[in-house]
Amino acid sequence: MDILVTGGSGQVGTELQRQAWPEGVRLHAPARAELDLADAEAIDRVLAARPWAAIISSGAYTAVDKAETEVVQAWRVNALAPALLARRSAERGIPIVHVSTDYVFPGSKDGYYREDDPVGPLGVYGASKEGGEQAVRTGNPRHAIIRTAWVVSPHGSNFLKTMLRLAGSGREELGVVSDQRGCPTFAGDLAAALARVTLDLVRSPDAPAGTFHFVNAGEASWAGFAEAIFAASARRGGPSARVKAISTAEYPTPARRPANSRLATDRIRDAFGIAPRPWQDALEEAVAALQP
Ligand SMILES: NC(=O)C1=CN([C@@H]2O[C@H](COP(=O)(O)OP(=O)(O)OC[C@H]3O[C@@H](n4cnc5c(N)ncnc54)[C@H](OP(=O)(O)O)[C@@H]3O)[C@@H](O)[C@H]2O)C=CC1
Ligand SMILES: Cc1cn([C@H]2C[C@H](O)[C@@H](COP(=O)(O)OP(=O)(O)O[C@H]3O[C@@H](C)C(=O)[C@@H](O)[C@H]3O)O2)c(=O)[nH]c1=O
Ligand SMILES: [Mg+2]
Repeated sequence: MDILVTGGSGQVGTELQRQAWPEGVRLHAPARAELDLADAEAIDRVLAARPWAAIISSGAYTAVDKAETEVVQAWRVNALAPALLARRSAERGIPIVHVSTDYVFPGSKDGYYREDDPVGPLGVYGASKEGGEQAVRTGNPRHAIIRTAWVVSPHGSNFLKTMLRLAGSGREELGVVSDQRGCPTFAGDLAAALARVTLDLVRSPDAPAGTFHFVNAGEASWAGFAEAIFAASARRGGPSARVKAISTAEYPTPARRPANSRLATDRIRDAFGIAPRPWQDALEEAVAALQP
């Protein structure tokens, strides 16, 4: 059984390829040179190459601030490519599992966001990802849209590695925003959930379809997350820095970000029996992988 993965060189794509897939499952993760998501003909060429059993759509334009000016490219990769992948997978009668983001939400809710809460992205990245969600929802009834958040891992570029790099380059104190709250998520944990959902959808035509949240359990502000990163790093003799809690206003960025984008995960537990572990447990593992 052949499964197509987009974004194979990214954090999530890398961890998908590290999963222990059952015997007979082959993952294909073409590099950008072979599958440019901004190129509809390239997408059709890759789809025509094999009788795919499923598509895992994890490729995306993820530079949140740059997207504010590279609007067309962000929409091509995050909305038009998923639209075509959804349509083509539907034509073939195969499922698509599409990865989306907490940044589709405006962040004004008090508690945790549920799957059916109204979206309202604050920036181009979130808006283009919301466009991708709609295209997948309307393009292929056999879909799972998995919204995740604050993804980190030992590879690729992410907040965990940025914090360790800044501390490692000698910064003693870092100002980090404390008025944005969300759910840190480890790419390996997300990849395991994506694998489960994909195999369920492939094996059973009446597996639950729809939109689901997957994040690690617990929540944090970016400042709190940074403190936990430095504590875990220091315990292993790695770099650490003092965290100065600052406000979003004190850290101006081109894109607006939600103040609260915590995601509730009851639905994926009820539908697929997936129960995420606390992010603190996953953090220890990731830091250990970076500082063996
Ligand atoms: N990172 C995060 O914090 C979060 C991510 N998500 C979502 O999770 C998914 C995976 O994210 P993650 O792995 O962290 O992202 P990364 O930024 O680590 O990886 C993005 C991947 O998309 C690929 N890509 C980007 N543009 C193109 C293009 N034009 N053609 C082909 N490939 C392209 C990149 O390829 P290349 O290596 O060639 O650039 C890379 O493989 C995405 O859908 C993202 O929106 C959701 C919430 C949080
Ligand atoms: C580096 C740095 C960032 N920050 C702030 C900026 C921002 O509000 C927050 C996190 O910074 P980042 O650039 O890692 O955040 P960002 O790129 O917005 O991360 C997002 O990426 C996309 C792809 C998603 O889908 C989201 O779930 C989320 O993970 O921390 C500081 O306050 N101090 C710092 O030194
Ligand atoms: Mg970023």
